[in-house]
Amino acid sequence: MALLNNFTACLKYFQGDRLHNQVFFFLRAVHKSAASESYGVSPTREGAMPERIITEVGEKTQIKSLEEMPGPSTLSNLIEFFWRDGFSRIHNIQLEHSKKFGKIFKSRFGPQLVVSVADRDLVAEVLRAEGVAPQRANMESWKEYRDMRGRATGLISAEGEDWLKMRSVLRQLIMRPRDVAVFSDDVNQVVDDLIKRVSILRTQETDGATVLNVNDLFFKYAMEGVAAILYECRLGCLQDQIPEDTQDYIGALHLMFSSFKTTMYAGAIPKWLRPIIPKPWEEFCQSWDGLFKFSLIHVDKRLSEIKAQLERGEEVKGGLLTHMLVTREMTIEEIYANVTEMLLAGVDTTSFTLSWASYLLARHPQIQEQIFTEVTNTLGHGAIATADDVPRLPLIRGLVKETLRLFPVLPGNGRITQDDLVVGGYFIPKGTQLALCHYHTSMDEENFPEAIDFRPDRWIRKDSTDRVDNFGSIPFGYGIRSCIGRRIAELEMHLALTRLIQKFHIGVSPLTADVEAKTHGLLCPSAPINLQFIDRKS
Ligand code: HEM
Repeated sequence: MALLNNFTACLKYFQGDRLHNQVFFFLRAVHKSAASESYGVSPTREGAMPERIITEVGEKTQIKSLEEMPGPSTLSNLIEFFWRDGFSRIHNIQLEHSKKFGKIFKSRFGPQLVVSVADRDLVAEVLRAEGVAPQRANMESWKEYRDMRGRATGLISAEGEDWLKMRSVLRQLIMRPRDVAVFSDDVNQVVDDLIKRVSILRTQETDGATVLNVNDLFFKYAMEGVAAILYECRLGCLQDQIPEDTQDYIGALHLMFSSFKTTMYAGAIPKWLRPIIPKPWEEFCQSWDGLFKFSLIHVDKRLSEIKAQLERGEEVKGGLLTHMLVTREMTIEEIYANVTEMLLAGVDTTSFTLSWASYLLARHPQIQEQIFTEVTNTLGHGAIATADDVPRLPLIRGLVKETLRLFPVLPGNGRITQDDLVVGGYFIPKGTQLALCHYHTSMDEENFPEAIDFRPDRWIRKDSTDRVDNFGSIPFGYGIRSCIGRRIAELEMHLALTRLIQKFHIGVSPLTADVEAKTHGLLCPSAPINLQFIDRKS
């Protein structure tokens, strides 16, 4: 059985199956040569392994083959992952393996070979050398489901020309902070409901302050927030009684998440074995059915409203979905697929980050007070922040960046090389699965001194020449295939955290001890985080 690579394979959003080494080669990668150092990344002449490369500084460097690359044996990997449940410790395995094997190493799962890159500069060079349509991982099982149901692929599952076309439409709409600033009021209405919900939930506990399992609350906030932007409507996730169709959708999302390990095998198990081991594929299809059904309801509803408005001769105004439906730059099936995949990608990622951010604030009351002071000094007492205020709140931005550095929701990411490359002195043939070890680079002392410390202020620029951006921490990825929802996620997180800090002192509940991270597709809390929300004096 061919397993997915050890990082990307375990990311539910980027789940693929067999690594066929079939790179979709629609577009020839246009490489910028990035051979700035003797052990950098260089494109090579296709097919042949060169013996040495000449670097920009004129040095001749011997090139090593993949056979010479160190890494754990297939057997030890299988024991690590299947016997010792390595799937939930993927982030720590990155640290262990890079300590043992160095900053570039290979792992094998049967026929599947993965080259892990655990060095900031090499990660930077790999990503900077990308072509016009990079490929993250093999998405065969996602595509198979879509073909079976006659559905289109969205940004996550599409490749090549299809991906490029949809990406160029969506990036015009939501990639820059100013594009999403128009959603401030919509998001702030959802923040109002979040605050009300905190107040309701804490009255249910005997101390009148604790909210149990804050991730449940932030999950609902993130879903409501992203849907307000994607579907231009409210779902009622933060109400006492959640509407039935929303509840069904949450069920489908939970199924995708809880059956993550099972569904991981959906593509990895050969088709002929499905009648004997049907569960993974069945659950995979069932959760996708639920996710698509929900999108269809909301997209079709908006489409009917637009048609009715046009029939009445009214001007059609709206947000993202309206724009997509009116301009028809994408087909209706592509719109269904993209909102489905964006909603899937935009809920757990944002909610885990908010849970970790609140947990870190609760564990570091002094830092929380510093941020509170910044917020009140900047906004005055009680003013509601909008996207325009966020640049004036560097510690709020630092809080989100530092949270994502310590707990990168996607602890690793993947790329399938589209050209022969030399990376770190090794020849990597095209079609090789790379695993970019973001968790390791985030925790590397060379990139972040006192890396285990929570210091939102490390992201504050001292002056205009100060470069705080750091390839060691790129939680949203980098470049043309990076997270399309980054600005939406940031808006939701900045506005929610600002308001929570304004309203409450956040403390750790006595019910919560230290909470470690575990990998379950995403880097998530291994136990419920219970926090106290105590009103601040106004
Ligand atoms: C804290 C929140 C989030 C984090 C940390 C995050 C992180 C990521 C990362 C690391 C990638 C892969 C990038 C790469 O391969 O270089 C990605 C892709 C993606 N994300 Fe996010 N994401 C977040 C929120 C969102 C939201 C809110 C949405 C939708 C509204 C979204 C939609 C997507 C999509 C569609 C892709 C695939 C893009 C493509 O292949 O072209 N994400 N995300």
